[in-house]
Amino acid sequence: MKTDYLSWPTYFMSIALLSSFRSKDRKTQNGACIVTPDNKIVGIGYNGLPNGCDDKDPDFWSDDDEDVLRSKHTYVVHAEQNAIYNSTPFDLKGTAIYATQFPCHICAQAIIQVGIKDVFYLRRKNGKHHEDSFKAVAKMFNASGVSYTDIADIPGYDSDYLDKMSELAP
Ligand SMILES: Nc1nc(=O)n([C@H]2C[C@H](O)[C@@H](COP(=O)(O)O)O2)cc1CO
Ligand SMILES: [Zn+2]
Repeated sequence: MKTDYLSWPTYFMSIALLSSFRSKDRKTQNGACIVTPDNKIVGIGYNGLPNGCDDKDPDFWSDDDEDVLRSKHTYVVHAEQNAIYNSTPFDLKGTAIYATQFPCHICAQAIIQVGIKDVFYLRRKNGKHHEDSFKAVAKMFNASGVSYTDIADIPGYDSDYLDKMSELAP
C-alpha cells in the first residue's frame, strides 16, 4: 500500500488553495472549503464579485479605499461567504471550514450563524488593524464555541506541500 498519500487536512487546505487560484483579485486570492465530520466536501468558494457584476468594470476591482464606490472591499464576496452560499442545499451544522485566510468579522458571523464549528486557516495578516480584527473574531468564536486553529498546528498537515502549491499561484 502507498503510505505517502495526502492527509485529510493537507487535502482540504489544498482544495481551498486551489480554489483561491480562480480569484480575479490582483493582490489577494483566497479560497475556502467546507467539510462534514465524515470528510465530505459540501462547499467551495473564492473571493469574487457577486453574480452579474462585470469583472471588467474597473470600479469593482479598484484598490481605492478612500472612495467607497470605487473600492473592491465594498463589492467582493469573501471566499468563506461564497463557500457557504455555494453549499446552500446542505445543513452546515457541525461542519469545518478550511480557509486560506483567517476570517474577517463578517465571515465569522456567517460561520457562526450557519453552525460551522471548526475553522482551520492557512495565513493570518499582521499589523494593528488585522490583530484587532483577529481579537474581535476570536471573541465571537469563543462565545459561540467555534474553534479556530492554524492548520500548521494540526498533526499530519504537510506545510511543505502547501508551500510548493502556493508557488503555482497564477
Ligand atoms: N478572510 C478573507 N477572505 C477573503 O476572501 N478576503 C478577500 C477580500 C479581498 O478580495 C481580498 C483581500 O484583499 P486585500 O485587503 O489583501 O487587498 O481577499 C479577505 C479576507 C480577510 O479577512
Ligand atoms: Zn470575510
